[in-house]
Amino acid sequence: MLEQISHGLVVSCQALENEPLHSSYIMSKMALAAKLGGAVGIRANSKQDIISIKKEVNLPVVGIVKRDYSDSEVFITATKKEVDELIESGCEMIAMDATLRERPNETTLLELVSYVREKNAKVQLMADIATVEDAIQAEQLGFDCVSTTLYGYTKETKGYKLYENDFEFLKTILKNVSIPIVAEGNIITPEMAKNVLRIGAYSVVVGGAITRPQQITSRFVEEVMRD
Ligand SMILES: CC(=O)N[C@H](C=O)[C@@H](O)[C@H](O)[C@H](O)COP(=O)(O)O
Repeated sequence: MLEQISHGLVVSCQALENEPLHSSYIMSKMALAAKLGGAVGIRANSKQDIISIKKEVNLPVVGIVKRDYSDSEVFITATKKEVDELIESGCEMIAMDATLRERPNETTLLELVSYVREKNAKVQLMADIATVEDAIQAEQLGFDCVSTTLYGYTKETKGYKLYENDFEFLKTILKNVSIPIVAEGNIITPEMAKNVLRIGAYSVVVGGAITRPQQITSRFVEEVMRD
């Protein structure tokens, strides 16, 4: 999958239960629209959505399963249960929370990485990270690539945006890690997407700015209502 997404746009097609477009059928059509627009890959949440998407488009898929656990803040592909679902889905790459935070059921990140490798050596692994330390650890653990997905979404980084200070965080990660770095999170314009590639990101993932109409609408409304 990595080769296929090199220097291209991956579109994240996700709508959780509390979102208006929550439906595997709608996500499959979002993926088709993304493909027609020129996307080179899809990021998707849940076995069901991935299976529907794979019936509709032949693009490679980065799969995740978002699930909340009471004993941990980790919610993106947190345990072996989610890995099993993703392997069954047929996705080409599995993304998982690769922060230094404790996982549910005392599962460790190393355990999960080994588990994926044992179960299916062909599936590639993306590390969703929030800090430079996370990225360095991910490289040491043998992940195939790192994505900046969780920057701004952990206690330590809450509210930070990837584009701040001319993508300073992305530049720092690039200096510290040699596996491919995918830029993801709060990339909301085509210019930003181009910029991260120029800076050195291997590819770029855009979600809400393409596939979450409620987010797109509120951005318009905010501007329209501004004095
Ligand atoms: C933090 C978290 O849960 N991120 C999720 C990870 O899959 C998705 O909700 C995001 O849409 C995705 O990362 C793409 O980012 P953006 O939608 O900002 O382009």
